[in-house]
Parts: sequence; C-alpha cells; structure tokens
Amino acid sequence: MIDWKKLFSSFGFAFTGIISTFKSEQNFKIHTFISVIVIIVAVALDFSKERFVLLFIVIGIVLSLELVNTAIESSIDLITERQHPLAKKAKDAAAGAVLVFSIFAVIIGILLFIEPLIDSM
Ligand SMILES: Nc1ncnc2c1ncn2[C@@H]1O[C@H](COP(=O)(O)OP(=O)(O)OP(=O)(O)O)[C@@H](O)[C@H]1O
Repeated sequence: MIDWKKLFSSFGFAFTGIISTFKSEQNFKIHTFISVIVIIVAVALDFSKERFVLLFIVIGIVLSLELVNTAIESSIDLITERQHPLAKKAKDAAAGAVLVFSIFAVIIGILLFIEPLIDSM
C-alpha cells in the first residue's frame, strides 16, 4: 500500500532542497537562468521534439549535478570545519564533475542550436 502522506512529504523535502540550493548557491542560480534562456530560444527557433528531448536531458543532468555537488559540500562542512586534504579532494572532485558535464553540455548545446539558428537567418 502506498503511503501517500510520506510520498508527498518526500516531494516537499526535495522541493525545499531545490529552493534552498537556488537561494544559497550562485552557480545553481546561473545554471537555472541559462537553462530558462536556452529553453526560450529553443521555443523561438521551433525546436523539433527530438531536439527538445536532448535539451531537457542535458539541462536536467546539469541542474541535478549542481544539487549533488551542494549535497556533498554541505555534508563535508557538517563533518569538519577544519582543513583536510580529503575534504578538499571530495569538494574539488564534486565541483569537477559539474564542470566536466557543463563543458559537454556546451558542446551538445552548440550541436543542437547551430542548424536551427542558421535556418532561421
Ligand atoms: N574543509 C576543507 N578542507 C580542505 N579544503 C577545503 C575545505 N573546504 C573547502 N576547501 C577547499 O577550498 C576551496 C573553496 O571551497 P568552498 O567550500 O568555498 O567551495 P567553492 O569551491 O567556493 O564552491 P561554492 O561557491 O559552490 O561553495 C576548494 O578548493 C575546496 O576544495
């Protein structure tokens, strides 16, 4: 039997996590802002269903990675306020994960937008 109350409160907690990350993390704000702009441009360029699917997958992964990065940073700050090489390794690797995918997201974005942009000129 599905515990609907528990399910809805889990959604509530997840939503709270997204809002608090948006408020506290500049990078998450920037990525959200860029995502909104990119979606507006894609609508204006009349993107095909396939292009939208790829775009949403990429945006979803970037924003999710930012949330995981924030979770890792917060967990480390909770464990220790002291400087520790393993804390640095974990934080930098998490930030690196976001950077790696962001670079590929830009490349995918260029590949997705170049043709519709040229066609619209
Ligand atoms: N407890 C720690 N021990 C060692 N190095 C740390 C520790 N906390 C943070 N650092 C390092 O200091 C630098 C700055 O970390 P900080 O936590 O300020 O995050 P940030 O990279 O500025 O990201 P954000 O702006 O998203 O918080 C990073 O290289 C990080 O790995």
